[in-house]
Amino acid sequence: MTIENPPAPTPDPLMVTARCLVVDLEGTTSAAGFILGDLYDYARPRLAAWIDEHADDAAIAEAREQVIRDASLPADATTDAVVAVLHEWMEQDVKATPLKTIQGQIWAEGFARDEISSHFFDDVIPKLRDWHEHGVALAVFSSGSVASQVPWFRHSPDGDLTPLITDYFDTIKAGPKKEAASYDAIASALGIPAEELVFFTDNPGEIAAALEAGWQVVAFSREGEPFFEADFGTASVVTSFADVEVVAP
Ligand SMILES: CSCCC(=O)C(=O)COP(=O)(O)O
Ligand SMILES: [Mg+2]
Repeated sequence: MTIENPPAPTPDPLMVTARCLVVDLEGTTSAAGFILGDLYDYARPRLAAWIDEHADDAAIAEAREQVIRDASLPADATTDAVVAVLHEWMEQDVKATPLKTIQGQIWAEGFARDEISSHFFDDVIPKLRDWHEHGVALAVFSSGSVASQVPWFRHSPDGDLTPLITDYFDTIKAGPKKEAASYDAIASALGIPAEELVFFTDNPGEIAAALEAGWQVVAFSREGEPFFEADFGTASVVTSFADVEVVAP
């Protein structure tokens, strides 16, 4: 007699009702190793020339000044000294806004030249397309600057995803990711009450801030990512976009 094992039951997905899904990138939609590897390797050798050649760009000038202030460098610090600080922050994956501004411009040019492209976990793009098709608005809140978020979505391995995205937020437009006020600012910009928004992220500090602002939150615990099996507090935890169903109210 042959005894066959019954197929393993498919776990029920986590159900979320929301008018808009806002996604974090690194560790949630995309691998930290790709960003800290391919993207950082692209930016690292280009920082000094970019800062010098774009000294008249207000965003770059302000970023340079902010590095000097944050790192307590002398006011007349050389570009090399500024770049040394940026390299240190990159080594430690410090999500400093001036670093993100400069990196973001370099990456935007790299995307435009087809010298870099983006990465998404296999479970992400099909679900984003499905939810968008079913009336859920999609937005982004990342430490990566908006200047880099847009080409990140435009140059995906599955083509241009920008038609799916309603709005993009970074730490300049919304504020720090670990402060509730930033989520209030995003809700107000989107014109959607907090309880009708859901944030997908892997970072416990961001989870706490979004919950404090009254948002729904789904925590991502992806194997191999920096916050795998971290303490996500009271948030529902999943390992993949395939474990969640987002429906518009
Ligand atoms: C737009 S690609 C670069 C993303 C980036 O620089 C980054 O630091 C992502 O951090 P996140 O806030 O999305 O975890
Ligand atoms: Mg993240």
